Amino acid sequence: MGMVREKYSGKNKDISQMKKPVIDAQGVDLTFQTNDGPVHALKDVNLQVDKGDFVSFIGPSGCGKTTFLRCIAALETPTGGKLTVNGLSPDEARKSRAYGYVFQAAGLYPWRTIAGNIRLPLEIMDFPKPDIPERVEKVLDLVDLKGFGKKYPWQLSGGMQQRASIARALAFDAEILLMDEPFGALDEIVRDKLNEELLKLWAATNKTIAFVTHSIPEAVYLSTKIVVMSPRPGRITDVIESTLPKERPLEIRDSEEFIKIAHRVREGLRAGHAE
Ligand SMILES: Nc1ncnc2c1ncn2[C@@H]1O[C@H](COP(=O)(O)OP(=O)(O)OP(=O)(O)O)[C@@H](O)[C@H]1O
Repeated sequence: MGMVREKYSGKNKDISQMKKPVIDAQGVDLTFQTNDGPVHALKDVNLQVDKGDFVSFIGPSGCGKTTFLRCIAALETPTGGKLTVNGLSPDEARKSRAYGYVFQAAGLYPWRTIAGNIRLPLEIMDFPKPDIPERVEKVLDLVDLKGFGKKYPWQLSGGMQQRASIARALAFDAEILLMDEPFGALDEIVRDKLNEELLKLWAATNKTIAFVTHSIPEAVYLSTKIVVMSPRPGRITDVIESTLPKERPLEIRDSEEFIKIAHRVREGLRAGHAE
């Protein structure tokens, strides 16, 4: 089976798609006004992400990956176009707890235990107190940290801390997980393991995941959809629908199909660079 090339530029929309996209960007533009003049961080971004998709954003520094994720999370407001999350405005989606956010640094509070860190968003959101311990246990189990709830962040390795930060984002059972280079600071072996675990977690929870990365193998291994971006102005230059099966052992990275997709991502990045 060959890869499906999707039209992503202009105003094309797949009208055969009956279900509503979880993330729907139409002509999204964002220009920052800075002291050095305007910075066009996002230009005419058109993208539909369906429920259960694992979408990765890849591209060189400054191509707008983080900015786009921040728009979804209502941390930035586009200056043009239309963006909806679960059919709502990003701000409404935030209020309806549509997503959890995982950052590059685990960002755990050192004075709180792992369970205490995971509990924090639940406490802030005023979750019923009696339900909290069970939820904390459930997400600790999901990220394979059962029994570590009473430890402090500094007692855990970098990879374990990042898993704890994923657990925290999962605690309120949001349908969407936004992940901004969560494994960027980890060594390759740990990263491989966490990639494998993340796929299992994704399969078990049926979440929609939007994931920022600089790594081609990571993007190809994880994603159902790979969005290649280019800077100045920040824009989408290719959207690749992965043809890899949902079940992905690490060895799939040696398969012909994997290498073919990785090649297309690399070509997309190179083309964006040359412009
Ligand atoms: N708050 C801001 N004010 C002004 N300019 C900004 C702001 N946030 C981002 N930018 C600019 O917008 C562009 C896109 O930045 P962004 O952080 O989204 O890129 P990125 O692809 O995530 O990069 P990296 O891979 O380095 O994280 C860059 O030129 C950046 O300098």
